[in-house]
Amino acid sequence: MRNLILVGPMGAGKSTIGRLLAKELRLPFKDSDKEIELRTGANIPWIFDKEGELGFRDREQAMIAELCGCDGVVLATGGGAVMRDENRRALHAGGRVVYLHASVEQQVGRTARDRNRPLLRTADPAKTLRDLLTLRDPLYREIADLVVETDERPPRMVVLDILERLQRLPPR
Ligand SMILES: Nc1ncnc2c1ncn2[C@@H]1O[C@H](COP(=O)(O)OP(=O)(O)OP(=O)(O)O)[C@@H](O)[C@H]1O
Ligand SMILES: O=C(O)C1=C[C@@H](O)[C@@H](O)[C@H](O)C1
Ligand SMILES: [Mg+2]
Repeated sequence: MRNLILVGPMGAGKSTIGRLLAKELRLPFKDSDKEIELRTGANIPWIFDKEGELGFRDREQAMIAELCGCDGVVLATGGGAVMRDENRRALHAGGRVVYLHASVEQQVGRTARDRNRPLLRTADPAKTLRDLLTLRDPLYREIADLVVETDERPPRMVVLDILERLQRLPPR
């Protein structure tokens, strides 16, 4: 399989785990959110403010299509990338897909201090994360080759689990 692709909700650890996996596998690491920011010269909250979520999603779809065309990269996706059918098709075709699962409680704790997630600027971020996970959990699972638990496990342990389980996956 060409690439190693991480999907999952905000705070699951896609960026953190992706960077560690890439180092371990000696592969380049690409983070879709970061690549969008580099390409536009603006941060994600600014894009949401100026272009709305739809504008961001269009940029995200173009970036996912481009990055899934790479060969041999570790790719961290944005938490909402699975919402579009076109993205799910591209991600599934682009390589092995790992769903990093985190409970809502862990997501809340891990995202609490970071103001860079426009969808969490709500009166009740825990409810927002719960509603998003209800909607998206089946979509993450639909395209995942592996579902990996991240609750109560430090990033290094998650990385070792992924590497070990990847070796045992049957060819698609
Ligand atoms: N397994 C873990 N245990 C404890 N903390 C973690 C774990 N994985 C990530 N974190 C911490 O949680 C925070 C969010 O992680 P990260 O930014 O990697 O999530 P993400 O899935 O990329 O989120 P987003 O979809 O918003 O980009 C970071 O501060 C990171 O250090
Ligand atoms: O869950 C989401 O919809 C998002 C997650 C982040 O990775 C960013 O892509 C953006 O903040 C939207
Ligand atoms: Mg991230």
